[in-house]
Amino acid sequence: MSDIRKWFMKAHEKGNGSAPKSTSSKAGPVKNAAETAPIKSEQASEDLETADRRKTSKYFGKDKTKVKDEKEVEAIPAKRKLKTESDDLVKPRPRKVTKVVDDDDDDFDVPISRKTRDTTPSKKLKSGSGRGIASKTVDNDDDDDGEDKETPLKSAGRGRGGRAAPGASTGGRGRGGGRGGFMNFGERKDPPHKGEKEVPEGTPDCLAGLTFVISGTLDSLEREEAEDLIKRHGGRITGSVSKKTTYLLCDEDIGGRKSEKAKELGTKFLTEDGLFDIIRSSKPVKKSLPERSNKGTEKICAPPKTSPQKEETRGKPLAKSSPKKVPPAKGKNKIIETSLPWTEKYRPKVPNEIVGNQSLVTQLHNWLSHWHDQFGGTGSKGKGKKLNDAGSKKAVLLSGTPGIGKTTSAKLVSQMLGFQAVEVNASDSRGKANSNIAKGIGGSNANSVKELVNNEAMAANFDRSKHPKTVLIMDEVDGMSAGDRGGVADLIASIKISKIPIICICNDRYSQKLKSLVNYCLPLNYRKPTKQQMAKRLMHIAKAEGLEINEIALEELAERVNGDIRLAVNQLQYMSLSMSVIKYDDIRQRLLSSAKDEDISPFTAVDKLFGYNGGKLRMDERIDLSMSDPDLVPLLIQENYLNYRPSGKDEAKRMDLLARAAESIADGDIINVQIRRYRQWQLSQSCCVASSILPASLLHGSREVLEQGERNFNRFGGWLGKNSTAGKNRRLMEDLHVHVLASRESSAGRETLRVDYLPLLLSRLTSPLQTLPKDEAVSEVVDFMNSYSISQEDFDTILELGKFKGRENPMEGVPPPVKAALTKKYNEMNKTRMVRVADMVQLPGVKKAPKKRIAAMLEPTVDSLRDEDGEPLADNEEGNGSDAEEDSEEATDGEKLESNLKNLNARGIQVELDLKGAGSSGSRKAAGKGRGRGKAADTSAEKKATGRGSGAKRKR
Ligand SMILES: Nc1ncnc2c1ncn2[C@@H]1O[C@H](COP(=O)(O)OP(=O)(O)OP(=O)(O)O)[C@@H](O)[C@H]1O
Repeated sequence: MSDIRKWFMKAHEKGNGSAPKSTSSKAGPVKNAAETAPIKSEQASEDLETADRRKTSKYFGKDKTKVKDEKEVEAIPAKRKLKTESDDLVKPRPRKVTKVVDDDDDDFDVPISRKTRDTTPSKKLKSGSGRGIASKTVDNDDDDDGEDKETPLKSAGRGRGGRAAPGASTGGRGRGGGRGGFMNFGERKDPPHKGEKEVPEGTPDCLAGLTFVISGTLDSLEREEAEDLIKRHGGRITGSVSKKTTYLLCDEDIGGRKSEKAKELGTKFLTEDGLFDIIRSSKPVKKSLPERSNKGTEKICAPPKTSPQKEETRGKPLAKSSPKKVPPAKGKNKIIETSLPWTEKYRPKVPNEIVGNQSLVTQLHNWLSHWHDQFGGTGSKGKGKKLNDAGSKKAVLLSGTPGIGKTTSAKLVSQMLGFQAVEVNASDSRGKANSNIAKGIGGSNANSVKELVNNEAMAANFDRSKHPKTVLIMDEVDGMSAGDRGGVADLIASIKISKIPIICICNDRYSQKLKSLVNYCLPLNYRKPTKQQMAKRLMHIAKAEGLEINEIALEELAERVNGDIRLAVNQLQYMSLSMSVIKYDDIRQRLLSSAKDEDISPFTAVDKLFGYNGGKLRMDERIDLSMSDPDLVPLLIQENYLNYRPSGKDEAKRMDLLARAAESIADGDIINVQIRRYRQWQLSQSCCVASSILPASLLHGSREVLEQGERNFNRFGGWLGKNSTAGKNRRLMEDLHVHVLASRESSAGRETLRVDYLPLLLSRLTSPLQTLPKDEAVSEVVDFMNSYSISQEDFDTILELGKFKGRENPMEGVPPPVKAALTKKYNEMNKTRMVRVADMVQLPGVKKAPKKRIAAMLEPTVDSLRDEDGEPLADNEEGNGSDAEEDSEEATDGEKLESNLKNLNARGIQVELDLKGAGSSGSRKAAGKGRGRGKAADTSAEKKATGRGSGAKRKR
């Protein structure tokens, strides 16, 4: 094992990994050893921390033995800096000989380098999620890193592809370390002499034409720093060694795949010092290149370079402009063009100028050129049928990410083929057409579209020599939403009848909204162009504008805009306003700061807050993170804080911190209630401090699993699910309560019912089924259900609410035939059951019976309501079979109830009181009368309430 590797092993033992030290034979380490000797005594606690962390990480598990051996090794506690800035590279970084600071202390610390701050995005720190503005995605070495086991977290985020950008002082877990991300993430060592060497500055293009592959850990530069340095000097970085590779940059031969391949191909090895020498040997450019601050103005005042033809192109429909190539405007003739956005100015004029997706452009061209042959003037062939033959689709669907030339190619192809393009986009209302459209009523845009596609004048048999053919371009069809109701369906209908070709454009062809549309279209899926392709186009624009910029810088731009050519061109134009020479660093700077406002997911926010470097975040960054989703972040924090083990804290201290965190979360809850209930939104920040920031700052560190088999990722807030279950259970309980009250067997409150009655009800409902013979059991249970007005749903509710972890399901051993018999018997008695009084009562003007009130109404006010004589009650729930006497008695009360109910709106809750006062218990019959059938009976209601009466199946 090389000295450097040994050094790394030891450095890692130091704990948080932020303090590399060396005992290597190199000059630096010797000095370090002397300097750091006093720190030795602090090794123990740091080791403890390391051990803790190792325990929780499967990736560190193997090195346990080495840990012990190397404990005595001292380390330079160079506090891990946030990622490098370009400026930092030029200055030698003073080595810090400070001990790793206790996490409590570094909470809320202002980072040492304020420069970093400027470029550290607070949101969506390029964590390699693959979205938004891309972070550095240079393919890092993976193979070699397999051996680098020591360095703790290096970059953040769970995203695949791309490491965290420099400046991202993040501590998330997950995959973020380039191609081999997941496994290697966070495992690369810190450079042994990090920041100890002066980083040279050479001529901007001194490495032009050289291709580098970086392997392993360099001596003083982080991987990102080295990449930046090379790119800044015009060199190219690739991820794997090939014949084109000029140098394999490495300071140690750890025998990975890259070095093997390099040896095989005879690629030269270059050390970091060697690289520095090459850069130094180029003559540094002393003179500072002129800034373009005034030039921008100059440029605007500059003489025009637009050709008259160009101007025409801008003002008139594309179909009329000549498809022939217009040479890029140069020099003096451009008054008008200078005021044009470059995206318009350099909009491709011929298909060859479209970057990437050439085959799709050809396909589009073919489709459009054959459209009239295929569908003639009638638009009848195919008629939108789902034909397999691509050519027989009447419409085409161009899909792809924004700014990659979909609209451009649609317009260009139409223009080339002499079509007049009519463009309708999201800013136009594209809802369903007026049904009167058949009569040619125009007006709304949708109608115009219908008219357009339907117009006989567009037909092919029309003399087209005198009239241009038309193509309809429907842009952003996936953006058809609330305002465009029925838009997609109408678009499909239009396609079916269309006599002109339709080009639909969308970003996401898999959008749910477009599910049916894709069946009627020829799908052409645009891909992002490669960075080299983009750089070439951008170079063309830069040259035409007299900008000085090298290809590597443009590739960086292309990479960071994530394939969006429009964004790249806009960025270029923006930068050109202030500078005439654009360097690699300018692009980095520009795009890092513009990436600040990207969205961040609550998971990423919580990862960052809880991460190792969570303590180093500035307060505003923490607020940004926790306010990124003020509802979900606190929930995630609450759900996961128990899983975190703060660095270097023993169990007692950890418990103490957990208690403080729990208290803080509870405080956050109280504040949250104030906010929601009394709309005290000014408390939002206090809430986010109490519920997110404080707990996270107390406990940030490594995450560990609490239960076996649990995944070591932050869980989603369980509160949401539990709250919803609690709500559902409350509703079910309320139903049960109402029914039990209706039975008059109990007048217990809901709480009592839940706590005291529920276990008994459960036992009465299930144990006979387990113990008694089938018929006996079934009739006993059904009788019991009837006496308490328990419905089948209530039965389920009782079972559900009686469930507890570890308790057996009481229906477990009940044979299916018994269950079937129970259902059958219950249903048989359904017709004669009086149960659902509460559900039956439909109060006028109220959609659903207010059960609470009805429950109150049903509470027995008179004890003598029971039907003592056991006289059989009317079988028929409609009361058809009731005797006349009863009916006549009921009539009075029924009329009263009816009038009461009629006046409900006016009197509201009064009704309930009246009903109660009248002694009406709201039987089914009474309710029926109440609804205007002219029959209601207190007596019958009362009788039925004994549980032997009729009832109706519950209506839900
Ligand atoms: N492939 C490309 N080649 C050359 N220039 C391009 C390309 N794609 C985009 N551009 C530039 O970006 C501008 C906008 O492109 P365009 O409107 O075609 O993008 P789009 O893919 O349709 O985006 P959106 O989905 O947002 O409509 C063009 O005017 C052009 O200057």
